[in-house]
Amino acid sequence: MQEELLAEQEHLTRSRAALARMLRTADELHTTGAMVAGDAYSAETLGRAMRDRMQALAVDPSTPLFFGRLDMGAGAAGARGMTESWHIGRRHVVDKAGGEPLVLDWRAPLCTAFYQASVADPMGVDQRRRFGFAQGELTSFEDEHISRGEELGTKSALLTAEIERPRVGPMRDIVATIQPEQDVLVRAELTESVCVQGAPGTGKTAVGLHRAAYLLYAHRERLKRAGVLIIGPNRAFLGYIAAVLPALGEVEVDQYTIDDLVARHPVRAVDSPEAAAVKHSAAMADQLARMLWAKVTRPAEGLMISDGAWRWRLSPDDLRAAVTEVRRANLPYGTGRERLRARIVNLLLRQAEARSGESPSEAWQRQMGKHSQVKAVLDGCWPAVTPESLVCELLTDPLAGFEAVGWAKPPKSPKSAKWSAADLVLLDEAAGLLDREASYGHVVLDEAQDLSPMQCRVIARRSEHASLTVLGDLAQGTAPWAAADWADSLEHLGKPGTTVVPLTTGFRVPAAIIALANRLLPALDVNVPAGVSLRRDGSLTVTATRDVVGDTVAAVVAALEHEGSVGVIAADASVPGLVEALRSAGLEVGGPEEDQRITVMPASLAKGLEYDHVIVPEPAAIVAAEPRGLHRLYVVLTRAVSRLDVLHSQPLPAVLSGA
Ligand SMILES: Nc1ncnc2c1ncn2[C@@H]1O[C@H](COP(=O)(O)OP(=O)(O)OP(=O)(O)O)[C@@H](O)[C@H]1O
Repeated sequence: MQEELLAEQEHLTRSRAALARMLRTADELHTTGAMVAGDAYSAETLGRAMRDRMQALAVDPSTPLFFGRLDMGAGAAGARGMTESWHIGRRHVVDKAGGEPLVLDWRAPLCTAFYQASVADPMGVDQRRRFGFAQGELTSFEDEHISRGEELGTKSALLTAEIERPRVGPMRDIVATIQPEQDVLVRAELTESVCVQGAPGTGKTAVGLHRAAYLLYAHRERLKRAGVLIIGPNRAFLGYIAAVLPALGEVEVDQYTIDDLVARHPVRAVDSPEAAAVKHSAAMADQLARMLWAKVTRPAEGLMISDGAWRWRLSPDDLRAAVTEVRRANLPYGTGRERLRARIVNLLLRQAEARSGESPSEAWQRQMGKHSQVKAVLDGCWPAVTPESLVCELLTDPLAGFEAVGWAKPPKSPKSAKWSAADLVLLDEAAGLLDREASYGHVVLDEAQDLSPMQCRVIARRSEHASLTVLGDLAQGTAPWAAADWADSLEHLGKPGTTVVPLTTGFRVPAAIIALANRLLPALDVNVPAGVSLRRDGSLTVTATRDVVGDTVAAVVAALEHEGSVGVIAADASVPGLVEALRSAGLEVGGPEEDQRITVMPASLAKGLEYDHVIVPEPAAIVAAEPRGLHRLYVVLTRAVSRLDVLHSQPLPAVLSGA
């Protein structure tokens, strides 16, 4: 054993030295790029490529360079009496160019077996080895002789240690311990869209991020061009997950919220809940489309136009035929208008050719295209529209019946309109009717249960030629328009019929805590299986008190005795009071986007996050704060990794207390 451990440590040392060499080479090429390249353009391209390569190679020295080893004895190699052994890690590491790899990138096809081989299906694996590390040093290993019928599964001590490791700071990657059912999702084909319904802490976010990294590896060229987009619920969440992809060597992925995608104007108005509900409903898409396309009319008159030398005429029939033809091409409205302009110029051109036998110059064609008479025809039968003008028109149209939800005082012009968050989604819809959005190559959509039909369409427009990874939990739906089942959402996302795959094993929340949260499920009105937990550790306290704030401070002080992060998650309105009380007690406290050991988090922003120790003061206030308050409480209670303290002066919600 000791000898084997020494040999593995030596392999680690060699691999580290080789990676350092690879980095040095990339660095030299980066700095000499300007000298060796023939021109400024290639110098820059080469420099950029090398800089990307360096970023992709850079590893956190405290993370192990490899975490597993596969000995492949069965199958073809076994038949030849050979055993091949591969170390598996976060980066491909080679001794010298073209040499044998010292470490295989976990995404390489061969590594699938590391994650998925089992006694039932050994996939050619003789032995799987996992490594244990302490402070970046290799200290232990754990073997499964798959070919001899040994399989640890979730009983692996190293897996247990990894999932029970106290959390601090931002989210970490899980490459070393991806589970078989997760790996199947991670490595699904690029053409395949998937929807994952998973209880809290089952690794949905982790799966989505690793899938993005996997696809970028397997389809580098295609996805580099089209891009990969990750959508998260809010900035605090995006900050929390931001480091995962760079740790896996992927630095070029767009990570946004839906609000970021539609932010063509600042939000300067707030809708009533009723107005927001109407504006987020799918019917708005039809209304906008109908209103827009009703503007295209059949011209009643012909066109007479002079180019200074000659006069040209198009009959009403000519124009009507042109409009009909362009309309049939099913183009976006704005593109259609330009196509009609080109069509009219082309008809004029043909007349000119017939008269003189020569084709008029390009300048002539441009002049005709801009001619006031041509513009007048276009404005008459295919008028210019902006997203702002269209949405304004709809919201102020007396026939559309938006008086109750539109502006109390209509804006003087689309330019002076004050837009609400829901209006921005409508503007994006309108913009999509006018021009086509560029499509990403793959989109990962996290917390998808909260998207309205109109928000789903924002994503659909950006994933026309992409596959989707849709992640969510219907039980955690807190938006007024939260999905009740996945079929509708998938339809609005433009991927109807996508398979919904469940994930049920929880890696975050200990069993005792998930049992408390599960009591809420019957009241949440969704059809999802109860969460189960891999974790038997952890602790839960529920305490009635008269002094919730004082006891919260005491609970935070007690929590600091343990390792890991502390999150106080409370009704949004109680946050300032709690921050003040904690600061008066001399504690350093951070807010949602800060990286402090103690965070006071408004319940409305806690989604997707986790803390080692969670303290929830006054659950009743969280429930009372919004119509879907019980769903919010379900989210809040499931943020705990190791310990949860619930403190209350008001009665707990009946379903929780079992009353
Ligand atoms: N295979 C795994 N090995 C180790 N840790 C894992 C594994 N899968 C998930 N985890 C850990 O479990 C925790 C929860 O994962 P994640 O946030 O991806 O879950 P989620 O399903 O998105 O949860 P939620 O619905 O609550 O947002 C994270 O700390 C993650 O690192």
